[in-house]
Amino acid sequence: MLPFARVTIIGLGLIGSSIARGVKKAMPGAVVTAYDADPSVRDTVHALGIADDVADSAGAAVVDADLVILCVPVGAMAAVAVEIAEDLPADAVVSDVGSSKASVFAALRGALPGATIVPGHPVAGTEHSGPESGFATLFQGRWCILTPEDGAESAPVIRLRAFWEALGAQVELMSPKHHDLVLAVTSHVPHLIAYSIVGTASDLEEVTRGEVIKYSAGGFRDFTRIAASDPTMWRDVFLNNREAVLEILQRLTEDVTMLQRAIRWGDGDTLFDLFTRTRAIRRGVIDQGQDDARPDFGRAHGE
Ligand SMILES: NC(=O)C1=CN([C@@H]2O[C@H](COP(=O)(O)OP(=O)(O)OC[C@H]3O[C@@H](n4cnc5c(N)ncnc54)[C@H](O)[C@@H]3O)[C@@H](O)[C@H]2O)C=CC1
Ligand SMILES: O=C(O)C(=O)Cc1ccc(O)cc1
Repeated sequence: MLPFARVTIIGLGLIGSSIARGVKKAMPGAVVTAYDADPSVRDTVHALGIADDVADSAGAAVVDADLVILCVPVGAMAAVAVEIAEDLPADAVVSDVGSSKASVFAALRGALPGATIVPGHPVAGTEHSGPESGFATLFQGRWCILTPEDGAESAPVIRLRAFWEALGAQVELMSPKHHDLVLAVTSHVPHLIAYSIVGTASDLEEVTRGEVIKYSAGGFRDFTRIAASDPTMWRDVFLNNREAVLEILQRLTEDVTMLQRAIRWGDGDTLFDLFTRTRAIRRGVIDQGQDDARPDFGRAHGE
């Protein structure tokens, strides 16, 4: 049996269009309705044929839904929730895919006081955006974190778990605050470091932009991929996970200052000890099958 028979997706960019494609593939009996504020995205979704219906307004998109998933930048979640409030069926489950959870839940709860809300975050993505960049297998072997209000495995949580498992994800429950701290360390601050170092390199007057591109090997090349991620999405993530990001940045700044001092004073032991410790962490990541962030990626690749 399908966990949800009528799925409405609002925001058909990388994540929303990947969910639409995944539902068509894994749950072909489910009806997918789409809405995006950008008319050109609506036209593209129609042309791609990844939804059964493309609505002209957020309200019209949700009238028949039993699951509504908001796939817009986290700063736009509140406005969308206000737009659907009047037309949302009483028995529908509302979820989202936002990269931060505490402020998004507060915004959804404020606009939809009586609704069943189960926030979610598929920890899967790329640096690309828009409806053409999505693909059905994006969530396969990836984590999807759900942050239900009381932390309990209630009936709507069980249904949403089944939905994400059908898309190939492995589901875990977490409190919104814990989610935001974990993701600040593992995703948000790393993105900020990438934006920052690529900006620093392009600002250097004695290094031309041509040289930055020409000699981009290894680490810097990886940073340029991450720093190509969507500016609106990431602006919203930092403004909405402010507390946890600032906490991690404070610790990072102290640690970088410690490394700065070690380099200045020729303290090789400090550098060597840290690099030895971090190398062991990377090996632990691979041993646990967590390479590529897929729960079963390592095992599938015989590591
Ligand atoms: N890109 C990634 O790798 C991941 C993103 N996320 C989260 O997923 C959400 C969507 O991200 P992407 O799909 O990457 O973004 P995207 O930029 O590819 O797509 C967002 C879509 O939302 C639409 N939109 C914006 N405001 C709207 C509004 N008020 N009403 C209706 N539509 C609106 C835009 O027109 C656009 O088509 C974000 O909250 C992001 O934090 C979660 C996991 C991974
Ligand atoms: O492309 C990458 O390296 C990512 O880190 C993708 C990503 C971006 C945002 C998320 O909330 C989850 C995953």
